Amino acid sequence: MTPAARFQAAAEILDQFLSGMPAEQCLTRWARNSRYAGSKDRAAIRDIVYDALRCKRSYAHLGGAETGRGLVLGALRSRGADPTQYFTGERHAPSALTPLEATYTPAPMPELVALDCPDWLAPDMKTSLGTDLAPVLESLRQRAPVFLRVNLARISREHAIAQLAQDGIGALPHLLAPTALEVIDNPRAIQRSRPYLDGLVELQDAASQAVISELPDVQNQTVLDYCAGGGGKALALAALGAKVTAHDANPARMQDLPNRAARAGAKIALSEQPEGKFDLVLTDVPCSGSGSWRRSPAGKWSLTRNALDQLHLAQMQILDNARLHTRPDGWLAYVTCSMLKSENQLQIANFLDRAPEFELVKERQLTPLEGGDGFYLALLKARAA
Ligand SMILES: C[S@@+](CC[C@H](N)C(=O)[O-])C[C@H]1O[C@@H](n2cnc3c(N)ncnc32)[C@H](O)[C@@H]1O
Repeated sequence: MTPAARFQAAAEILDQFLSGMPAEQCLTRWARNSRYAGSKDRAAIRDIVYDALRCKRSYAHLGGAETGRGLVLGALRSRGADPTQYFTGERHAPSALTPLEATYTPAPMPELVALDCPDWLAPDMKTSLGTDLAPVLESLRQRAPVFLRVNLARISREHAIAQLAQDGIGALPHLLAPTALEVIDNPRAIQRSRPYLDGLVELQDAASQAVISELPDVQNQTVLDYCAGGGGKALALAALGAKVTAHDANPARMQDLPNRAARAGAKIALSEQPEGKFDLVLTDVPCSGSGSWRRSPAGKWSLTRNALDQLHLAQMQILDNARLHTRPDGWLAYVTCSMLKSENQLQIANFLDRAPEFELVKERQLTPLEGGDGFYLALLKARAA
């Protein structure tokens, strides 16, 4: 496909997204109907689509319309490219610019438009991020790095780097966690590489790994991963020697976990109704996802005040349930991939009022300025009986 044809395909996919279809579904459906597109085309189109989702507001401003065509036009203008080189009207390319499009001069961009922040969310983000607001919002407009977690139960970081190199993948240690590698070359080859297939490395954000590395020693400890989802953190805990029980309100979310655990050589019990008390309960709660909007940018635009209020309630209830599963003198770890105080520090302050038997031992807020996603950890200790 020509570069212009890729932009046209991205515009069509974005139109479908704007009419309400999830981004991944739009991409999959397009790929299924476009067998002529090679893997490089599909990857390039995915990048154009995801860049436009991260920067939807500013691109719509520059392109003059919140449509697929407006967004790709805005994308070209934002990178200083000449749109007439792509909007040629030739076969498979976008049709030539209309006189209105060609002469359109965008008004000066308000700050929140330039930073691709929804207006309603700006006060909460400002309260939460203070002087980091603009740099963090700017970071959310960029692609996220690709990180791997090295399964230290089976291989060292150095050997993992050497084995990845044999499969043409470049990776370097990352400061955020002792298990973390940042992939600097050929990330698309990871899932076919030997170290990945052999369970020596897993895809996992570095901040997500950092959160695990902040927990107390879990070797031989019983751990309940109360919101296990796909099991990224459950696997990381099992690699550290924990006896992990994984639970999720939606057990279907855990369907890949047995295979992932088998690949990693880990044992993880799944439980639809966990019983009893554990040395550590991890609650990696559902949240706004504001820390991971580089990877899942649609969430930035779909979040509403009402949805955020619902999340606050769910987080509160999960903490109250997790409290019942934490043994005296045990640990409760509350984690979000959010940077909003209302989901993090405030949620924990309210919990401590309801649950005076806990004390806050450690709190950490990470943002993309440290390299990984935005994550929050509160580590609470239950009083001995
Ligand atoms: C942030 S995701 C978990 C990600 C996962 N821990 C990982 O590292 O890959 C949050 C999970 O919480 C689950 N969840 C939502 N409400 C819940 C509840 N009330 N109790 C338990 N799990 C819940 C969701 O189904 C979702 O899988």
